[in-house]
Amino acid sequence: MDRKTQPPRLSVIGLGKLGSPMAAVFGAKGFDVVGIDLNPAFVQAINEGRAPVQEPGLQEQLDRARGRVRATQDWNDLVTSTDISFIIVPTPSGPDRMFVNRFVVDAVERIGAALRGKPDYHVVVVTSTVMPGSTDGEIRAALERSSGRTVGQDVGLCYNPEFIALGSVVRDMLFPDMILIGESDARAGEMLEQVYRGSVDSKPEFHRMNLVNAELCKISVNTFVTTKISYANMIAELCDHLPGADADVVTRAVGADSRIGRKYLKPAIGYGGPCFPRDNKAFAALGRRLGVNTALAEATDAINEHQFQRMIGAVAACAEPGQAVAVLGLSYKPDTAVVEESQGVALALQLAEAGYQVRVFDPLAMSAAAAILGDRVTRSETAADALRGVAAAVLTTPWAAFKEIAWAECGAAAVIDPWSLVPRDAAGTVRVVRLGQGDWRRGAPSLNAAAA
Ligand SMILES: NC(=O)C1=CN([C@@H]2O[C@H](COP(=O)(O)OP(=O)(O)OC[C@H]3O[C@@H](n4cnc5c(N)ncnc54)[C@H](O)[C@@H]3O)[C@@H](O)[C@H]2O)C=CC1
Ligand SMILES: O=C(O)[C@H]1O[C@H](OP(=O)(O)OP(=O)(O)OC[C@H]2O[C@@H](n3ccc(=O)[nH]c3=O)[C@H](O)[C@@H]2O)[C@H](O)[C@@H](O)[C@@H]1O
Repeated sequence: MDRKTQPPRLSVIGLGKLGSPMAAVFGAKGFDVVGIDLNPAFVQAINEGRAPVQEPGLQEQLDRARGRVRATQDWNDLVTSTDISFIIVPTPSGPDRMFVNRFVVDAVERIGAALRGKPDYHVVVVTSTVMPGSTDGEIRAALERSSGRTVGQDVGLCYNPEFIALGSVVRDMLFPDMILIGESDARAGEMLEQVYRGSVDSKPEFHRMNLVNAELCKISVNTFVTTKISYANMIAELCDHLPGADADVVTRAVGADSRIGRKYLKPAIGYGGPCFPRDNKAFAALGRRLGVNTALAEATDAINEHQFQRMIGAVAACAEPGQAVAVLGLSYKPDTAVVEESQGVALALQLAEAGYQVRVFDPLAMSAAAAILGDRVTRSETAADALRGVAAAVLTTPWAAFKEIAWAECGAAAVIDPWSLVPRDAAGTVRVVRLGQGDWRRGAPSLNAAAA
């Protein structure tokens, strides 16, 4: 049968936290997928039908995709046996805080070299987060140089970021609000649109545009969303100083205005993780390079970093150096073992440095955190072990399991609860410090009793 009448065959370059779920979801939806990764263990895992990374729902998607997803370490095999190649390799932040394209360019050059042995049209898709100007700049140049082809004629080039969050990658891929496609030419964009029409379960808006607009859109979504989080945290700190104030009550009402919306307006300890903390820094760096005032991005970032001091201040209000304290939650958010830019890990380190005896616990991220924390803290087997007899405990990550702890009998003198996990009637005599609620700084009686 003529290949033109069949669904395009897809390749995924980089089988990490985003790439392996993407390969699995496309495969589960009936596309033939070939993956590649520099890490042979990831290639082997895919070929054995095992998830290379931890992500809810990934294994189920791989099981469903059985027979349609394979991996290779041979770039010629990858390129000649597929029609569209998605590049999902890391784009780390450089010394100037902007994202570095080194790994993307490396992948593009390998694809380009392999394209010299393939006569057919091929589409190269950059999914990694890149700085505005990258795809039509150094990435396009690398593709044309290595393949000997002209972008927009015999090879297509797209920028197509994902808006997935770790822990819900599979769900976010199946039910996106929007599919963003930056395209070198309509043929490439159309092929990509058809792939998504066949792989999503929602009815997303398709936004097709040129490459630079799509690049700016991706980073703008992230910086705007983080601005909402910092705004909520700014309100929460005001509430710390206003007796009777409750940031959750205020932000819920503020978010009811449909111009604002409730999502990503939860005040707590600021955003962490591999993605958000670097986006405003990159955005501001771009502004500086272009001579544009991006003070909003800088303020969002500064307020986010300030949340850490707020948390340290809460610990200092409850416990003295030398006393035992517990940090519950080491992953930057629940349902993941990722500890990059994790406030729990940073807090444990800082408290140990300040002379506290620190105990830590996390349901999933203990081994990832251990690599950073070493022997400066005590790693507890359970949350109950960590809590017993401490002067203060901080609930840094809102794991659902922490809500089930028998708080009244936990043996901690105080619990700092930025995510409001401790049920109001369950604390007994344990002092609960709810960040963003009343004037806890002055020991005002808002801690356990205050009603919303
Ligand atoms: N993880 C996330 O939640 C999201 C990530 N992104 C972006 O996606 C990109 C990838 O992120 P992650 O999947 O989290 O990274 P990751 O580090 O989990 O995975 C990247 C994979 O690429 C492989 N790799 C590196 N260079 C390669 C090359 N030249 N050829 C083949 N494989 C190569 C690595 O071995 C690794 O397995 C980054 O630009 C990130 O900003 C965007 C949205 C969400
Ligand atoms: O560009 C990226 O790489 C991704 O970055 C984020 O995804 P992620 O960092 O995995 O996780 P989120 O669930 O968005 O949480 C990020 C941080 O914000 C914090 N947060 C989130 C929401 C909120 O209301 N308040 C708040 O403090 C979380 O606790 C966490 O520390 C975005 O949500 C994704 O859309 C985007 O694709």
